[in-house]
Amino acid sequence: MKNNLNYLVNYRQNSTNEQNQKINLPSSKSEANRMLIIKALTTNGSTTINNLSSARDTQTLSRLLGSIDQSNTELDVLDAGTTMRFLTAFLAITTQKQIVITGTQRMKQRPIGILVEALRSIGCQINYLEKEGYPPLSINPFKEQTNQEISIPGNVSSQYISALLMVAPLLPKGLAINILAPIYSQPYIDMTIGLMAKAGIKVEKLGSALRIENQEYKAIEHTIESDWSGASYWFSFIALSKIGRSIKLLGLKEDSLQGDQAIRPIMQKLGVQSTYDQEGIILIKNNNELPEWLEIDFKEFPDLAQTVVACCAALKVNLKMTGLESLRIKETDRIKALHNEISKFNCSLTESSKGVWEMKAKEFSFTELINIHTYEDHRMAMSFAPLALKGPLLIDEIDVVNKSYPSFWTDLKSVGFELTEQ
Ligand SMILES: O=C(O)C1=C[C@@H](OP(=O)(O)O)[C@@H](O)[C@H](O)C1
Ligand SMILES: C=C(OP(=O)(O)O)C(=O)O
Repeated sequence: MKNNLNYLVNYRQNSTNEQNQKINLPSSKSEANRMLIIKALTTNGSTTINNLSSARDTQTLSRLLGSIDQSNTELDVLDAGTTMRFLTAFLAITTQKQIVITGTQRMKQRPIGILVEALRSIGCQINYLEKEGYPPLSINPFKEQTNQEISIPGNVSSQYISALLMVAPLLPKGLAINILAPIYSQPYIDMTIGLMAKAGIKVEKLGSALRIENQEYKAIEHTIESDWSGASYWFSFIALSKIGRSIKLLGLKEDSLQGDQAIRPIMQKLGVQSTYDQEGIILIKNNNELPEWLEIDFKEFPDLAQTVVACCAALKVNLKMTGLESLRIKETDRIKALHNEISKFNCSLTESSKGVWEMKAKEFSFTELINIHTYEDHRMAMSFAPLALKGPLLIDEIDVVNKSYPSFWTDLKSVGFELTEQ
């Protein structure tokens, strides 16, 4: 998946037509990938998904689900975490034949042992093909449910829990999932429960445990909302723009299922005022004074960390952060990647005490062309791109954005950035 195409990114200071600009965001890959699994698990009638994401992660899951009934016995999820975790649970319960699930080199370093252990304890037949605890996996047909109650740590990846939740209604004896605190990425678990509820599935909450009886998904029609994680780059763009600059992001809703809507109150502190209308949300840069320091716990919205770090660096706002643990096991080690890239702007990122990270940004400087490495991580490219408002950037491997936001560069051009292939 590596490509060598880079972009020199510049901002045209005198861009005309800055008013009434609208961004047609991609739809959420998180919502889409849940709905694809729910649709595949619905036997009575056909579920309709509108506004399916063009993100590679979603296109990959859609293609792989469509290929299972054919002679395909190896599924390659590429670098899509949800696709890997959701498909593993889906196949472990539904496959009629032995099937292998694999991914990129990085995917083979992203842990899956907790999910595999949980599935095995229910009765699923799963083997590791390379390293214990990591993809690729070989999955055999499910025979008999051996357990109806499991405990699972909540602090590694919520995707394991979402994966188990979605297949639980198919288990003959149902399933009780006891999630051990602390729970990270809780809004993603709530999104799963919310979408299952829409498809007629009842998930009972008993303290920290979730109980799902054997039930049938009902066919529904669902329209996927625009992606709040993708929206975060536009909040950052406005935060770094001159006072009065505005933009409208289409398709975002106030009653969203996505936890990354947390970008709104965070960016409000960074001078971005936002209001909803019928079409989406309008962002405008105000002249509020910026804080010296911001303290943020990213436990519930880890995908916003890169956006906020890059933006605060350029605004010279220091950050004190917690809840970053899961960043180590995402598309890249995001803490390391952020540390490397903000150092280029004379900012620093250090762990001041266990689990507490401080970014010092007062010495931010941007005096010459800066080359941003992207580490095969879409969010590294998109988080740093708005900093081109401050000076020219050379951003590596521009195709990384395809994972979640294929039209990102086209959208960036539409608001006045100049992109030159290098
Ligand atoms: O369930 C989901 O759709 C996701 C959950 C989060 O992962 P973790 O639960 O591993 O933090 C998030 O980072 C990822 O981009 C999408
Ligand atoms: C972490 C991410 O995705 P995933 O875990 O699904 O690969 C992401 O999109 O930032």
